[in-house]
Amino acid sequence: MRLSRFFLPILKENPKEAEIVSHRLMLRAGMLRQEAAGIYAWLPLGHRVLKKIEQIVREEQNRAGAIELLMPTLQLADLWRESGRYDAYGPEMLRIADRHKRELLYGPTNEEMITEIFRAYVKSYKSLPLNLYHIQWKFRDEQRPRFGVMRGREFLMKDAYSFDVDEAAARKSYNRMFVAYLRTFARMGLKAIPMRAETGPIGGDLSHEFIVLADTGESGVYCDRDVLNLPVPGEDVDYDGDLTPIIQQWTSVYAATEDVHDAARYESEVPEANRLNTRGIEVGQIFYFGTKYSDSMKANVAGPDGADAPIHGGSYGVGVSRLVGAIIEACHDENGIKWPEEVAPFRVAILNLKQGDAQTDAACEQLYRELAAKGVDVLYDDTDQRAGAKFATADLIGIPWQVLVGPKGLADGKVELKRRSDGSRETIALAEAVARLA
Ligand SMILES: Nc1ncnc2c1ncn2[C@@H]1O[C@H](COS(=O)(=O)NC(=O)[C@@H](N)CS)[C@@H](O)[C@H]1O
Repeated sequence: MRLSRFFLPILKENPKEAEIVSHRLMLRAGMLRQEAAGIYAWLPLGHRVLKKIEQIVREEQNRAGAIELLMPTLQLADLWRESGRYDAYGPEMLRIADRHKRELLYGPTNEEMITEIFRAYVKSYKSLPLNLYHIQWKFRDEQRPRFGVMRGREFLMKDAYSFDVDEAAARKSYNRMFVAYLRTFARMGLKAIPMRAETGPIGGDLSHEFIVLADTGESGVYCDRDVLNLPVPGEDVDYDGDLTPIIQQWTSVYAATEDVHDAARYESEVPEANRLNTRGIEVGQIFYFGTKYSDSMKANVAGPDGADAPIHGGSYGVGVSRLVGAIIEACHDENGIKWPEEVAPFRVAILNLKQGDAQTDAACEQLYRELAAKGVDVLYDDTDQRAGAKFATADLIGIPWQVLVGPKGLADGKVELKRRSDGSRETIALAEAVARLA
């Protein structure tokens, strides 16, 4: 992409309404624009990151055997009356009447709808286990939307739903999602710690939140530092095998959110030097809720003995749009964002330090063409800004690799390669640059 033809409305000043760094940087880097409280337009740069995060989530759900579909954002109120959650859900639910005065709602989650779809088609335990997921916008009329995408009212969520014949099988589905979440967040360059959590309006008695440590997080957390160094399962993990050793390993080290924190256990189990009491951002939460929805909505299957019985369910959410903010909270410095390569909007930024100089322009064009031809996501700053402004823009928007092309270097056939994550610089031959970055 040529920056002169892109749409990147960088802000010079820090917007006053932004209270945390990720919100500030998303606005300044031209990634996001608020259209109403808690409701955002994803501008091109932010949209590219959102889609990369979404794709990692999708790949790891698929690897774990979940099957993607897409449910609507609008749902019938009567569906929620069946489960008894229509009234219970409270003011967070956005209720809508259509032209025929029919009562609808903008879905905050989809347990009822996925259960309705399931019960319409699945009648036998032989069709189980089944895990269906989608990546869809949700609406929760939060009392106080704040911190930008961290706590929005309209937000993007991956929500998966598992169906099993009994609790033992349902726990295996739960474990598959637990492992998929460990892999998902690690691939984004995050350390997300699974912590026992309250189940809240979703229900059930088993839940883990996946928390990214960050001072601005809304959740208070207590954990043993050792949990930060546990190994993340590889892409060859056997999802059909016994995952309990992995679950054991990750749940035997103390880690709990403040609402389920057990101070006595913490003090007795965690050596003083290992105690970490900080704040974190909840980027995902998984629940086992048994027959909570299948009972009320009569989602039964014929078991091995032929008798009909309600399925055992679980639901598994990832805050896809929240992750954009969470990654910035974890990966930034005083100059701006430092995107992990896997989610960066572009992998390489070519900075032409003397726009209009024939030799420099030619070298940049050649580099741009060759990198693009190799499928590298490259942003070529071909604007007529001064070099200093180009450095500032590339640092602000957080592109992992910067190639600085100027007449002095070119005189020796060289360009400078700068790594955004640690600021390290290296002078390399122009001819070598493509090989290094492709
Ligand atoms: N207001 C919000 N803004 C941005 N992300 C949110 C918001 N509320 C929740 N999330 C994200 O969505 C994830 C899942 O939400 S949840 O309520 O925990 N779980 C569910 O809704 C279940 N139905 C999982 S399928 C959370 O872990 C969080 O990362």
